[in-house]
This record gives sequence, structure tokens and C-alpha cells, in this order.
Amino acid sequence: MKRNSSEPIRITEVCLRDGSHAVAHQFTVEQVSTITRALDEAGVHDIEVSHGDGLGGSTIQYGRSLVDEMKLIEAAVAACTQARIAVLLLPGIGTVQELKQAHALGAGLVRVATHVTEADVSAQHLYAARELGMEALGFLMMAHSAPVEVLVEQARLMESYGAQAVYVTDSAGALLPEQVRERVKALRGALSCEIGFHAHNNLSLAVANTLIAIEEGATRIDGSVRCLGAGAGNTQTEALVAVLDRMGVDLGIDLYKLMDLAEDKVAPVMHRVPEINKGSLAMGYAGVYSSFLLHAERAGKRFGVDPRDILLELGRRKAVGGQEDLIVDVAASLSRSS
Ligand SMILES: CC[C@H](O)CC(=O)C(=O)O
Ligand SMILES: [Mn+2]
Repeated sequence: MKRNSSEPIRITEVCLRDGSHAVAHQFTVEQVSTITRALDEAGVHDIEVSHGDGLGGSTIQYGRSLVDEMKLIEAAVAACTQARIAVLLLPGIGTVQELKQAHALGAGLVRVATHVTEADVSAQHLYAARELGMEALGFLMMAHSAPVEVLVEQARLMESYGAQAVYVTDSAGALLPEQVRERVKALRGALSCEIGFHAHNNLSLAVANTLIAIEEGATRIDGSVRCLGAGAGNTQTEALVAVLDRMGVDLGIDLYKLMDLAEDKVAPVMHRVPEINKGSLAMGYAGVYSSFLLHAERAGKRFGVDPRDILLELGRRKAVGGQEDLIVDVAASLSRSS
């Protein structure tokens, strides 16, 4: 494979964070320990553990966690011999206080996530992470929803606050292959730090788009084993590792171990299988946040409205992460107008 970067590729496994959405934030300490241990043994580089909406996400608005995420982070750190534990932080949901707590428990890196046009709110969290000695990365969500120039400008801001990588985050699984190419290429040309890519498989493009991102020079790559993530899930880690191996890219990850843990450890914890169905496909099609799926299904049931209509309306309104209450409003007004 021809790559536009000579940096090694690092995989961040997100099934224990993005996958938290898919299990309504009900992970147990035992599940997190077992899965983390197996991922660590397989050689995965970084493993993200947090509430699906990041540190501090356990609320009525986003969904309460079964177990305090700090306990999950502690268990994950204890289960690792080589992998680093990552946390996600959305400023306004998580605080510097929670970041310090996660760091004290052994988390080595943080991805500070903002809407693609709101990078300025990541400054204090990125500075704080660098001061703590953590690796600090910027995560620009809903990257499909802004023009390339805006993405570049926002990524530059994150880099100026100390981000050591900035991610093109396809939260809605809405990016088409050429849109991934132009975004990663533009960031590579404009930034000195590494570029990352995070996909959702709502349009069945996650692996293909991830390969394009890697070709264009992205080196921080997200995957979720068995696609355990919001919506139709993320780039399936074991599939990506197999494809990259066939393309001559050795990640130092043991494919058989990854396949085994996908089957034996991750599949049994799934409440539902993340798949491309009418709900997740509607999200990719309409450009809606993947983590809205369960909320839209619940609101649809409550108000007798097709969840696809709710999702399409949210797409029209350009709803952003954090506006989960709007899902109920939209469902209620659709039900009144029908
Ligand atoms: C709500 C945070 C979100 O799940 C972060 C993420 O993974 C994404 O935007 O895709
Ligand atoms: Mn995601």
C-alpha cells in the first residue's frame, strides 16, 4: 500500500467507549477487564474507555452508566501490560477535574472532542492534558458537516493548543470516499501533527474510507472489534487488521487473537448487533450523529413516529452532539403534525 506518511500506524480500539452507546452504557467491570486484557494480549496499541459521551457523560440526558467510568478505567489500566488506556472528553460534559482523576488512575492519553466548528472550546482541556504529561489529541466531530477550509482552520486551532494529532471524525458515517480523501489530504498539508480518522459504518464505507485516510497519511486510526460502536458501529478492527496485512502493512497486532476475542469476549456482551439497518442507514444518509440512534428509537416508540423521520428532521436541523433533548422535541412535534 502507498502511504503518504512514514509514521507507524497506531490503532485505537473504541469498542469500550463508542460501544458504550450500543450497550446503553451498561458495561461491567468484569467485561471491561476481560476485553481489555484480550486486546492488550493481541497487541492493540491504545484502548479507549469512558462513557460513550466521554468523561462525565453518565447523566439522564446521555444515559446513566451502570458502573462509574473511573472504576472501568481503573480496571482497564490494571488489565494492560503494553497498551495505553485512552479517555474521551467533550468539554462541557467532562471537566479538567475528571481528566485529572482519569490520569491519576493511569489513563495515558485523552481525545478532546468538539463539534467540527467549535475547536476553541478544547483549549483548556488540551493544555491541561499536556501539563499532566498525557498525550493530547483533538477530535473534530461531524467532520462531514463543514467545508474543508473550516475543518482545516479548526484543526489548526487544536494544534495550536497542543494537540499531538487531530482526527477527522465521521460521527454520522456520512462521508463519501472522496470527501475523506480531500479532508485528510488538506489536514496533512496544513498541520505538522499527526492526523487521525474515526469512522462509522452507516453507509457501509468504514473500512474503505479508513484505507483512503491511511493512504492520505492518517496514522491514528480507530476501530471497534465486531463493530461494537454507535449506529452501525465503527471500522471493524479485525477486518481492518486483516486487510492491512494483505496490503503489506504490519501493525504488530495478532489477527487470530483479535478474531478470537471478537467472537468469544465481545460478541457475548452485545445487547444488539450494530448493523446497517433502516435506522443506522438513515443516519449515514441524513448525516446524523450515530449516538442518536437509541434515543431516536426510544422517542419514536414513545410518540408513535417512525425513527427515520426523526433522524431525517435532525439532519435537516443540523443537530449536534449534546442536543439529545431535541430528539424528544422533534418526535413530539412530528407526532402532533401527523
Ligand atoms: C458523543 C461522543 C461521540 O460518540 C464521539 C464519537 O465517537 C463520534 O463523534 O463519532
Ligand atoms: Mn464515534
